[in-house]
Amino acid sequence: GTTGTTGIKLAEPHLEDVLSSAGINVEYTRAERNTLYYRDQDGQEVPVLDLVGGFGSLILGHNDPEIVAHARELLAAGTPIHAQFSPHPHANRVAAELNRVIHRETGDTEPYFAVFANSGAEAVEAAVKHAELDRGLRLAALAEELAAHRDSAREAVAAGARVEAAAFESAGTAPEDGIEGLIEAVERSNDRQLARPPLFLAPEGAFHGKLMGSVQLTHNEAFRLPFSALAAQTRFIPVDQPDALAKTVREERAVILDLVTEDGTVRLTERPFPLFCAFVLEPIQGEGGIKVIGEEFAREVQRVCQEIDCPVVVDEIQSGMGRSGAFLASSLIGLRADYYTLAKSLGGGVAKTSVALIRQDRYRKEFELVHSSTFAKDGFSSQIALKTLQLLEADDGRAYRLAREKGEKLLSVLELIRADFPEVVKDVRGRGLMLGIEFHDQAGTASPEIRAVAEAGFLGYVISGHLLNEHRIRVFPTGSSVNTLRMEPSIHLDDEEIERIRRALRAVCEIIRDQDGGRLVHA
Ligand SMILES: Cc1ncc(COP(=O)(O)O)c(C/N=C/c2cc(O)cc(-c3ccccn3)n2)c1O
Repeated sequence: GTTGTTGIKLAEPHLEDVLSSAGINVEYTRAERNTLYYRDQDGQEVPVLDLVGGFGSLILGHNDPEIVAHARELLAAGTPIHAQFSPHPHANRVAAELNRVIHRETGDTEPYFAVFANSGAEAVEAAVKHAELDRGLRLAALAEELAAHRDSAREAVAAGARVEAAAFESAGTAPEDGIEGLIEAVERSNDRQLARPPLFLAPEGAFHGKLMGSVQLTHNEAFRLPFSALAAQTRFIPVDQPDALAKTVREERAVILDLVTEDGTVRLTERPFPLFCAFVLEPIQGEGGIKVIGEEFAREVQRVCQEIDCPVVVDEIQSGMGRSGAFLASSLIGLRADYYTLAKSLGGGVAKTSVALIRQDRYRKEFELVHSSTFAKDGFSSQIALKTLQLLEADDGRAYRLAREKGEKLLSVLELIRADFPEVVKDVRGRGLMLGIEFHDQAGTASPEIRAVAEAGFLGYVISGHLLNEHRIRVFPTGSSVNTLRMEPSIHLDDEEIERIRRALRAVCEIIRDQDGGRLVHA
């Protein structure tokens, strides 16, 4: 018979098995606001409270009625969706609106140029590619300047200038080799330095996507290590050690030799050169386990990166678009960005779009001629993004107030649960509607079932399965902090839903405190 593909699953079947084993593999048939629906065996719709929120894509909730209506109008009107190499008025309006909001929140006035893409990782790739183009152009200018200095030194010596003895020593040549020997040694040393591949900097726990370049900025070793040979490497900086960043920069000693001629004397000096392509960080780490970056760390990043002329890429793909209670989470900690990346909720929960915003003083217009993507800034996504921004900005930023107020309400519920179950709940963290509740590792529990899943790193998923099956609440652990459940509901979260979350979490905490594994590990 034919060996056709009928009957076998071909879209990531293994992942489906993993999700099924945790009892979280439910097929949803309808979605609106904070609710996903599936049909039970009698075909009845069952509502599920969705706290995954598209991993941050649904600040306005599932299928926001105004976004859906706008999408319908655009399609009914025959909007040109793919009209590449045309003026793209809608993308320009999105860029202008983003600039207006950023300037309002940061008090800054410098323009940011927009490079649109289609996913978060793609916006990170675009930002990093631009930073590398910029680094290359700065390196070329520096190399030219040094070559001119070497020529001047050669001419000066021919006209009688003397070379400082220390110059020969530090270049590793002898005075009898003369200026030519010295120049040759300096060129050799500089060529070695200039040939070093760029390095990136990011905090430990970073998540910036899973594409070839961006995955090297993602700290999780399972995601990153198999692909390390494909792209430039990152030095991951511990967030709780104040001088760790300065120490890492010192360790890499990115200096280049410059022959300076002054008052008839040729000296050798060391000049810093831009080995570090960019420092990339999330103001609130998502994948890393909902970790809010502190102002102290942000200031240190700003200080050191200023010193070594390394641009700061602020990745607001998950923390941005109002989720933190402000449009940008970074504006709450005074973190100034050379680049921003935005995605997820920029598409209003209906379209796919993302953007890298590049500060004017860093912007290289050459980039526009060497980077593009077929679907980027398409007519549909751009107009949906515009509508999304209008809804977020309406009523003087009511959406941000809702995110802040509802986030504070939910966080205080989580805090009370932690206070009542200190042996079960380790920590609650986050800002606005980007919250996480971290459970203690239960490897030491008396319950064999709970101990087994805890040791397998599966406790977060088993708790998720229990919350779904027993309480109809959908929530997942963060990828790199498997005992932390991340909660990212929309601004429509209401008191009844918060009460449901409170009751469900208390019930789960009682089961874990009572070490009643049979009730937790869903049959
Ligand atoms: C800060 C930041 N920067 C770039 C990206 C990459 O965006 P794309 O996923 O759109 O490429 C993300 C996207 N986040 C993805 C994500 C975030 C998260 O918290 C969980 C999961 C996830 C996905 C599948 C299974 C389990 N977890 N995925 C992000 O959070």
